[in-house]
This record gives sequence, C-alpha cells and structure tokens, in this order.
Amino acid sequence: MTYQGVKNFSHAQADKIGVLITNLGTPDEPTTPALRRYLKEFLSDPRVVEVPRPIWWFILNGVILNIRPKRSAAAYREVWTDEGSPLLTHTQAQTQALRAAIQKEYGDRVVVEFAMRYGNPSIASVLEKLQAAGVRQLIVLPLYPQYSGATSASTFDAISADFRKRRWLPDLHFISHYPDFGPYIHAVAEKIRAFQSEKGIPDKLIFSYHGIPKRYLLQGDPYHCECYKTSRLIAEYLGLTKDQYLTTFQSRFGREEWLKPYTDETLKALPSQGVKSIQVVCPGFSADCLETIEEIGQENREYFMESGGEKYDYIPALNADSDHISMMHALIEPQLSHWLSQPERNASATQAYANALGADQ
Ligand SMILES: C=CC1=C(C)c2cc3[nH]c(cc4nc(cc5[nH]c(cc1n2)c(C)c5CCC(=O)O)C(CCC(=O)O)=C4C)c(C)c3C=C
Ligand SMILES: [Fe+2]
Ligand SMILES: [Fe+2]
Repeated sequence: MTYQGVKNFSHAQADKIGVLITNLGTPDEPTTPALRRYLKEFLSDPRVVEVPRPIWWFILNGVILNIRPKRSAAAYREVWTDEGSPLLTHTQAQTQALRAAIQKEYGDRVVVEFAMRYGNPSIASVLEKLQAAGVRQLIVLPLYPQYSGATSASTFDAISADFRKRRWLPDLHFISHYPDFGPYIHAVAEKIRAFQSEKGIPDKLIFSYHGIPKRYLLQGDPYHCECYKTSRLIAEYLGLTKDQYLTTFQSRFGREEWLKPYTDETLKALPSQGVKSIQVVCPGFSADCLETIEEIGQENREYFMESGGEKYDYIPALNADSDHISMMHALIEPQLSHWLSQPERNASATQAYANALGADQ
C-alpha cells in the first residue's frame, strides 16, 4: 500500500484553512439510470441501512434498485429546475454566500467549498482540491442540525475513508451537530415569524423532521431527542404554548417502524380534531429538496386538504438566507479565530528548517 502524497508540492505555497460544507447529495439528473446510481451509493451505506450486508445486498439489488429509481426519478422531475436539483443549487448558493462573507473578513487565507456525501461533487474529489490548494487545517460542517449516525457519522466516515488513503492529513475540526445553537434557533424562528406576519397565525405549527428507524433510537441514536429539543427551543423563542405546535417525522423508507408521530398520518387526522389551518416547517433540512418541496409542499398538502383541512402552508427552509449564512459563520468562528490567531504556518518555516538540515529543496 502506498499512501497518496501531495502532488507538485511547493514550499512557496502558503498554508490555508479550509471550510468544507457538506450535505446529503442528489442525483445528477432526474432519470432512472442516474437515480439507480445515486440510490445504490446512498442505500449501500451501512450507516443508513443497518441490516446485515448479505441480506441487504439481495434486497437492494434484487428489489429496490429495480423498482425505486423509476418512481423516484418521476418525483425528482417534479422539483427539478433549469439550474438542476434544488438541493444542489441551494448548497451552491450557500457556499458562495459563506465564501464571500469569510473572505471579506479574512481574505484568501480561508478557502470555502462544498461537497456531497452521495453523488457529486464527492467528498473525496473536494478534499483532493482543498489539499492541492494548500489546506492544512480543515473545518467540516455537515448541514445536518440534528445529529444522527445515518447522516453526521456517515459524513465523518466518508472524510476518514479518504484520509486513510492520504500521506499528509490536515488538522481537523468536525462539527457534528447544532440543534440548540442560538443563531440557528434565531434564524428558523425569525423565518417563521416573518412568514406569519404575511400569512397569519395557523391553528397549529407543525415541525416536521426526516425520520429514521425507531430501532436506531432504541440503540442510542440521539437524533429523536435533538429534533424535540430544536422544536422546543423555537417554540420558546416564539412564545408558543404546547397546544400550538407539534413535532412529527416524515419520509419513511421500508417496512419497519420509524420515529413517530408520522407527518402524513398526523396531517390526515388533524382536521377531524378541529385543526383546520396549519403551517409546516422543516428545521432539519438546511436546504429545500425533494423531501420538502414534493413531500411536504405537495403530497402532504393533499392529505391534509382531502381530510377536511382548509389552509395549508409550507414555510421554506433557510436555504441561502442571510440569517442562515450568519449562523454558519458563527458556527465556524471559534475554530477559525483559534487557527487564525496562531502564527501563519507557511512554506518559509519548513524551508528554513530544511535548509538548516541541509536537505535538498
Ligand atoms: C435531514 C436529515 C436526513 C436524515 C436523518 C435522513 C435519513 C434517511 N434517509 C433515508 C432514505 C432516503 N432519503 C432520501 C432523500 C433525502 N434524505 C434527506 C435527508 C435525510 N435523510 C434529504 C435532504 C433528501 C433529499 C435529497 C434530494 O436530492 O433532494 C431518499 C431519496 C429520495 C427517494 O428515492 O425517495 C431516500 C431513499 C433513510 C433510509 C434514512 C435513515 C436511515
Ligand atoms: Fe433521507
Ligand atoms: Fe427522545
């Protein structure tokens, strides 16, 4: 085994700090073959599907990858724009905005990029780019506010799998979650407030989070508690009483029980309990994507209205809102200032040391 070194290394290159934003990832196009590629990578991740590998191999390759890609491609076509997948375009806009804010403050000593856990641009390709740019200190910020093994830890797996192949590793600061971070709660709560000042106050506000299998919670995954904590903090910020909001879980996959209450079942039941107007917000999604635009914006709207609901609104994700960018800036700030307060480590220090040793440079 040979470890991969830095190509064309120059001692004249100044060391940089990298900020890597990541999200889940999305197919390259809304077509059946692209969905098969994407779902194969995604659903082969043992962090996502915790089923013994040989059994899962047969279910995935024999059943799921023959049925789901076509169905999912049709769903993706509903949300696809001229620029591409919403998840990708929102992540690009977030990266550009954060890069502009960071470089305005610190200049080009700090490099900001994004990568996707599944699909493109891959984590490995962006880590390669960052290393070539001279990044020796790296902050990784997965845009998952609530920690789950299926998302946050899976991102860490991808980073460390890449590092295992490398000769020269950077200092690493990994932000594993931020469910109760003040600027995050502020950003979501103010988004809700601004929305309500235009559309009015509903009978109930629904906080809908992506689900995970209940088994993961029972095995010690903190995701469920972190979702409830985020809802509670946003509700407290807005001064809501307990009967004015609900936390639910959406996007079930497979047959086993997932975290409850389920969003779809809840929305079908609410009108008969006298709840005729609702607003749904998805604080676990940092960017609008298939699961918010199609599932919450369209599918669940139909469930609610067909069950006797009268008014249904989806409150968009934070996307590239300036409050969201300030939140990201505030999340990385302590580690950035720590590294920036240290003397700049660059080429010349290494050069002087090498010269003293008489090494050939
Ligand atoms: C926000 C956190 C997310 C968690 C937790 C999560 C867990 C999880 N997801 C699946 C299966 C699928 N998810 C799919 C789409 C999808 N999931 C998230 C986020 C979380 N998933 C996002 C942001 C998206 C949308 C991506 C986009 O391109 O817009 C899909 C693909 C769509 C489909 O075919 O229906 C699947 C499949 C599991 C099994 C899981 C936890 C174990
Ligand atoms: Fe998902
Ligand atoms: Fe819990």
